[in-house]
Amino acid sequence: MKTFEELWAELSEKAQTRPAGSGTVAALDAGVHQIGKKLVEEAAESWMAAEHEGKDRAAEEISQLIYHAQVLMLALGLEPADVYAHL
Ligand SMILES: N=c1c2ncn([C@@H]3O[C@H](COP(=O)(O)OP(=O)(O)OP(=O)(O)O)[C@@H](O)[C@H]3O)c2ncn1[C@@H]1O[C@H](COP(=O)(O)O)[C@@H](O)[C@H]1O
Repeated sequence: MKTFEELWAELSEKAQTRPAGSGTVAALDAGVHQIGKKLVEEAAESWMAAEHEGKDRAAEEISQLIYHAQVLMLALGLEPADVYAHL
């Protein structure tokens, strides 16, 4: 288990050090268009899980949605504070 901030710290580190085998590095190399497609896919899966698959599955899909949102933030050079400013 990890928090939003802990995941952000981990992904930021991976983006800088670019370890072999990192899916995050591969996603960043694929670019904003591909990251955006995954974000939309996970949003749809979150919706479907919420309607048809129950709370645990919805929580799992929402975690993946958060992951891909963070990857998009990294791709754009956004910091969490840039997002929090709009909450
Ligand atoms: N939390 C996540 C996470 N959530 C979702 N995903 C990615 O999002 C995909 C979503 O999966 P789906 O179930 O939609 O599967 P899928 O359609 O079969 O996946 P693809 O074939 O499209 O990759 C997963 O395959 C992962 O690639 C994640 N990838 C990584 N993390 C965490 O990010 C950190 C860094 O990961 P790496 O960069 O891979 O080291 C680690 O702590 C990981 O646990």
